[in-house]
Amino acid sequence: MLLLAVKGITESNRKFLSQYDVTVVTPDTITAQQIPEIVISYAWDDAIGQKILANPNSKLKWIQTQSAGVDYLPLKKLKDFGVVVTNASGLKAIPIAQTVLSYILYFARGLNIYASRTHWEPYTNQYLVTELPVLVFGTGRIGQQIASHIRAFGGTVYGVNTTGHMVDGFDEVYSMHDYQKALAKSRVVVDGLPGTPETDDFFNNHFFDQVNQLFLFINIGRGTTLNQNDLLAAIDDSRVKYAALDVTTPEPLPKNHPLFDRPQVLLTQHTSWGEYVNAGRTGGLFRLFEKNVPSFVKSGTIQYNIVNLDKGY
Ligand SMILES: NC(=O)c1ccc[n+]([C@@H]2O[C@H](COP(=O)([O-])OP(=O)(O)OC[C@H]3O[C@@H](n4cnc5c(N)ncnc54)[C@H](O)[C@@H]3O)[C@@H](O)[C@H]2O)c1
Ligand SMILES: O=C(O)[C@H](O)COP(=O)(O)O
Repeated sequence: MLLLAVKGITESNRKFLSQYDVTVVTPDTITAQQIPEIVISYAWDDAIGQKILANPNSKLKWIQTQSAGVDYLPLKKLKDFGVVVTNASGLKAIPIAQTVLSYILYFARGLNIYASRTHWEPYTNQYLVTELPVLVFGTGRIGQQIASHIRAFGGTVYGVNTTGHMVDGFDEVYSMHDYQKALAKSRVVVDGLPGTPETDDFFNNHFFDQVNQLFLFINIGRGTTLNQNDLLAAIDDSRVKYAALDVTTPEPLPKNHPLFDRPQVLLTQHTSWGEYVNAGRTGGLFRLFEKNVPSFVKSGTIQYNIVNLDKGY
């Protein structure tokens, strides 16, 4: 069986795959004859992917994405083709949660003020994490890690998901229809939502009109979920004090974008996932992928990290 390795595969990964009679081709070595023979795509290359999906004899059965978000894939087409997609959800949840905690501490402890100070002027308008209840939209792998990091500092953390079902590690969980109850008692909002038609533009003027001096708005989910102009307006009239955005629209942001001009905004340029040992976006991905290989090769079944192609996450 043929696997297209869009992202790096090591010699030991190849050895592992060869035990299961899986042969690896890469985008630079793949031939036209091999395109319909690809059964597994390890990460996604849009140009080759479109050729695979345009071929009526395609054997493609499984895509392992390099990312947790799958918003860039042709989900409907993949569903029609009967392709299973597994994502990288969970892979970078700990580094992202540490970044979120860093954003909170950076602003809460007043480090943002000192970062640009060039004279001696002590700043004491500081907060403890326990004084800033956090509301996390998205109670999945990332949301849960964020909750555990906030709890480790003794803080309070509320969650929001589609139905309001309780998730371990949160103090309370609300649905998208009654999140206002939690918003009223929160000082920090974390957007950890996937990019789907339902979440598109969710954090807009209607949302920011419901907050009064929100201490910090964080987006580590997807840029599409936030109306950036509405956030800028909310910062300018003090409905929101600070913002930390890892994801934006577009990426990269153009040089003169107004988000770069606001001292209240910290932009981390889609790097919240970084870590040293498993460096790079796909660092550690194979370990997640390989868990599904034996059952897939044996019986075509996949157990872990399956994406719901209708829901988009
Ligand atoms: N900044 C980054 O580098 C980075 C890295 C990884 C993931 N992400 C983004 O974060 C998202 C979440 O990742 P995860 O691993 O926690 O995913 P996950 O699938 O484990 O969790 C998704 C959560 O979102 C909730 N959700 C989905 N649609 C919703 C809706 N319409 N209303 C309310 N809640 C909804 C689900 O209930 C679930 O709790 C990814 O889809 C991706 O877009 C960003
Ligand atoms: O969803 C993710 O895992 C990260 O946002 C990285 O996604 P990308 O590799 O598609 O940018």
